[in-house]
Parts: sequence; C-alpha cells; structure tokens
Amino acid sequence: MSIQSLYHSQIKNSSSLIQQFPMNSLQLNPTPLTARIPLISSYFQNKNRGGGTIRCAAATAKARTYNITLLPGDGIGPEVVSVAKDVLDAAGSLNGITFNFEEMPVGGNALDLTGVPLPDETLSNAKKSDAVLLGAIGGYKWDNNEKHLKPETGLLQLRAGLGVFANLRPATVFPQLVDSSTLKKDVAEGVDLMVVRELTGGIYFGKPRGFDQDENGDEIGFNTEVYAGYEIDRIAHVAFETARKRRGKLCSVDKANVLEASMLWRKRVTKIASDYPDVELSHMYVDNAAMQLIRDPKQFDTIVTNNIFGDILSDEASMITGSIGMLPSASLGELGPGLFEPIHGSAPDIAGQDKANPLATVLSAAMLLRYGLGEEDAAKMIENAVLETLNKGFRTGDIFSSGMKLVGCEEMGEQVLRSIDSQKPAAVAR
Ligand SMILES: NC(=O)c1ccc[n+]([C@@H]2O[C@H](COP(=O)([O-])OP(=O)(O)OC[C@H]3O[C@@H](n4cnc5c(N)ncnc54)[C@H](O)[C@@H]3O)[C@@H](O)[C@H]2O)c1
Ligand SMILES: CC(C)[C@H](C(=O)O)[C@@H](O)C(=O)O
Repeated sequence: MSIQSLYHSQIKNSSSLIQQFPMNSLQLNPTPLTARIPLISSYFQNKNRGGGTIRCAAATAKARTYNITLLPGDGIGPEVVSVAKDVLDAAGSLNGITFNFEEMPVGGNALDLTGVPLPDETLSNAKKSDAVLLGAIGGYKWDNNEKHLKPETGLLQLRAGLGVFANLRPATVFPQLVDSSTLKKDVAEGVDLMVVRELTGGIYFGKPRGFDQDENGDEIGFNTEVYAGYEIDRIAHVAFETARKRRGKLCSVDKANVLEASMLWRKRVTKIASDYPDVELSHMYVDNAAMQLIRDPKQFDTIVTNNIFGDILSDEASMITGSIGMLPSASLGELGPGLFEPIHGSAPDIAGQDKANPLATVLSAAMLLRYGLGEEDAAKMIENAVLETLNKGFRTGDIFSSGMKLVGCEEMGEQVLRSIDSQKPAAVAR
C-alpha cells in the first residue's frame, strides 16, 4: 500500500515506512538559482495592481502541467494549504497551467502514520516534483518526543534533503495593513525588506551536538555553530544577487564580535562583495539588528544572515507587516525543486477553528509560481487577488482593525478566488 493511501485512510504505524536519510537528489529543476532570484519589491511595483489589464499566458503559450507535492502538515497547515491549492488551481487554469497535486505526510501526522517525521516516500516524492508547498508542522502532542521523533526534525530533514540552502523571506507592509502593524504608522509604512536566511547549515545542523554530563556530573546540552566557507559564499552570492535586483543595499547580520563562525562569515561576505561593486554592503551585529528592525525598519533593503539569526529576525520582521500570517517564503537550492512555505508555525492555539490567516501560504504559492516554475503571470494574478481582497476590507482576526470585515480562513480563501476570477480576461470569460 502506498504512503498516500495510508495517509488518506489514516492507518497508523506502518512498519514498511522506515526512514532512510539522506537520499540522492534528483535535481529536476534545471534553472540555475541566480536566475531565479526574486524581485520581491514587485509587490509595490506591480502596475497591474487594482485591476489593470492582465496578460493571459493561456492565450499565447502552450498548456503546461506541473507536479506539485503538497505537505499540509499539522495544526493550521491543512487549513491554509487547502486554500492555497484552490488558489493555485484557479490562477493556473486562467494561465494554461494544470497541476497534478500529490499530498504527502510530514511532521506530526507522519509520525502518527509511519513512526517517523519524514517518511522516505514523502522525500522522494518531493524530490521528483516540480515544486513543494508546505503548510506547517508541530504541535503540543509531539513536543516531548525525543529529538529524532519531533515534527521539527522532519522539516529540517526535508530542507536538507532538498538542498534548499537559500531561504527568502520578504517582509512587505501592504498599504492596506499599515494599521495592523503594532508599530507606529510612520515607522511601518513603506517597509519592504528581504531576509535571506541560510537554511541548511549553522547551529541547526552543526556537530558535535547532544546531551552529556560535565565534570561535576551535572547534565549539559550542547550545539555547535559551524559554517564552512563554501556555505557562506553561496548564500552570500544569493544575497548580493537579490540586493542587486532590489534597491542595491545588503546588510550582513552576524555576531562577529564574539563568535568564530560569525568572524568567518564576515570575512567571506566582505570578500565576495568585490564581485558586486553595485551593491552597498554593511555589517551589523545581530543584537543591534533586532533593535534597528523596530527602531527604523525602512533602513533595510536586503538582510543576509545565518540560520538561527534568520529564523528569529524574520519572525520579528513579520510583526512590522501586521502579522506572521502574512509572510511567505521560498527556499531554493542550486538545482531541484524549491520548497515554499509560510514562515509561521502550526498555530495549535487556533487550529481547527477556521481562524488562520491563509494569505502567507497563498503568497507562498505565488512565490512557487514565480521562482519555482517561472510562471510570472499566474504569480502576479495571485498577488493582485490578495491585494484586491485586502482592498475590499476582508480581514482574518490577526490583521483585523475596526471598520474591516472579519472573516475566517475559508471565507478569506473564497474572496481571493473571487478576485482571481474577476481578473479573467474577456477572451477567457466568454
Ligand atoms: N515552518 C514550520 O512548520 C514551523 C514554523 C514555526 C513553528 N513551527 C511549530 O509550530 C508549533 C507552534 O509554534 P509557535 O506557537 O511558536 O509559532 P506559530 O507561528 O505556530 O504561532 C505563533 C502565534 O502566531 C499565531 N499565528 C501563526 N500563524 C498564524 C496564521 N496563519 N494566522 C493567524 N495567526 C497565526 C498563532 O496563533 C500563535 O499565537 C511548534 O510546534 C513549532 O515548532 C513550525
Ligand atoms: C519549526 C522550526 C524547525 C523552523 C525553524 O527554526 O527553521 C521554524 O521556526 C521556521 O522558521 O520555519
């Protein structure tokens, strides 16, 4: 029986699904990473926003079919992925694109089903697909599991298995949501920054790690922050390319006053800067960066940083935009499918209550189209639909402000679909 039928029939504890990790990458996406670097400030530069003429690829290009691995995960993951899947289908059908979706388990639901957080079949299916869309993993039920049996371990194995070392997390304050930010309007307004987070190295993966005892017999837990030069170089190139396509400013965030791994980080990033004379490079310690993000976030264009600092700073940046429920992400490797996911978690406190904001996942689907598949028209269509939905005043609880219309996850999804439908060119509508 395949893992999918197991997944769908919710049969638990199949003994045939023992994880073997890592596996060889099939590397199916032949487009080099630097050619897929985003122009995320397009959220603001998009001239089609607000109902201009949308070019319909379906009218001009051949029909395309893509295989997408869907990993809904746990908590609110299935709720937000279900919305994003419908949105992909709708935008796809108006642009000559057909999707074959394959839904696979990961995280806590995979643990319940198979005993491991990333089953072999899930990873191999993801590697063979054209792109992967993930909801979120984790939850109270598995919080006390041993490390190798935590949902979070499955997510890290997935990122490592796909080799997606470059995690792009745009934080853009939509004009419609300025009042949802917890910062003062004049601080939040116009913020448009990109965190380029190194995703497959650093303290998350460094060895040695583990638990032991010290010389006094007290227990210790330890991790290692380690970066090889090549890991810094490749993320630095992605960051410089990203900055070059944005406003030409790159801030490298580290802790080079204390940590050797950060000293090497700063040295390698500084060296690579000579390849990008058009990009203005600055360096900042992470403690200062955390403070500056709140004091004056508009000073930042592109930020490049390590795995753990990027995790923390991107969550912090999300609140400038109004809610963590708004921030999408794209994780890309040199080759092979990209992984697209909202930056938020499984939000167990609101799971199953139709309260989740699906827009971070919907915007991740737009990133999937643009950077994973090169389908710019369909990506724009989704982004336009999100903006139009916000323009109409629809808000989930996390971004609600007075005078707006409070809706749940499903209704928000339906409104986005309606806005996509309204972009149907006359030729298609007939
Ligand atoms: N990429 C991932 O899958 C990912 C990311 C972060 C955390 N996690 C996991 O998720 C679980 C919960 O973690 P947490 O509580 O620290 O972080 P979280 O992001 O799940 O939730 C933090 C807060 O933000 C709210 N929130 C998050 N997403 C929202 C959305 N789309 N709409 C409205 N509100 C939203 C939640 O209700 C909660 O109050 C943990 O098991 C954690 O490990 C997974
Ligand atoms: C769940 C956890 C492993 C993950 C991370 O730390 O990368 C999360 O916080 C994220 O940002 O996607």
